[in-house]
Amino acid sequence: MTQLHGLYGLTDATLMPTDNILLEHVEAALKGGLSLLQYRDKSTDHSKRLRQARMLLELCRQYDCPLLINDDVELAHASQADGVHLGQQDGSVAAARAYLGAHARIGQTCHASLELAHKAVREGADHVAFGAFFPSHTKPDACRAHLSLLQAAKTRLSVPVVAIGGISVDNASQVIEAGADLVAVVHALFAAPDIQQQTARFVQQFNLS
Ligand SMILES: Cc1ncc(COP(=O)(O)OP(=O)(O)O)c(N)n1
Ligand SMILES: Cc1ncsc1CCOP(=O)(O)O
Ligand SMILES: [Mg+2]
Repeated sequence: MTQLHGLYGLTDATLMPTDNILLEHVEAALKGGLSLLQYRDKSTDHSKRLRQARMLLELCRQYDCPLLINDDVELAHASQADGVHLGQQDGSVAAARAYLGAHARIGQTCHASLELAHKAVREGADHVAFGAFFPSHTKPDACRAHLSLLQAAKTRLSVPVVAIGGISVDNASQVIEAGADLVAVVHALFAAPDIQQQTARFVQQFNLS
């Protein structure tokens, strides 16, 4: 399995309200050099979610970019996506691993806790996510984490570390220098006027560090 590194985009149903806008926005990010995509749609419209997940998978395949599904192992399985992202309330990593198999990529939210990260890795997570490092437009009530956590996570964990929450082109270098392998972004990426160029700006932050 290729080690993950770089910009991790999360879709947003408000910023991408139709299939066409979703595909256009995601393709622009893929052209700019996106490394990983998460389909994040909190609606209960199952047929829309399955249709969009399948469309995104077809698009991501063309750019060799893995696709993860937020929250929903059944949707990940049905759409044949590359894996799933689970929060602490979204079912266990061990159950997702058993359901999706050894090749699935499984990430888990660990907020600001190294203990949760160790548990996630023990249960079979491939990568762990910490945050929010900055005030988030998309999730204003997200638990906050300190940059020093990334340094500790890098030295103690064997899996890629994701930083999320309020990350912009202007502050991304702070989380990258602190140890983030992946920078996960919604608003500063998909609300940008030129998404391809914005993606390239984020990717450049990795090359500068
Ligand atoms: C990469 C990444 N990190 C954290 C989250 C948040 O997951 P969760 O706490 O389950 O919250 P929701 O995204 O489901 O609202 C994430 N999705 N992706
Ligand atoms: C899903 C999630 N979990 C913690 S912050 C966040 C949202 C990140 O979005 P943004 O990049 O707009 O702050
Ligand atoms: Mg969740």
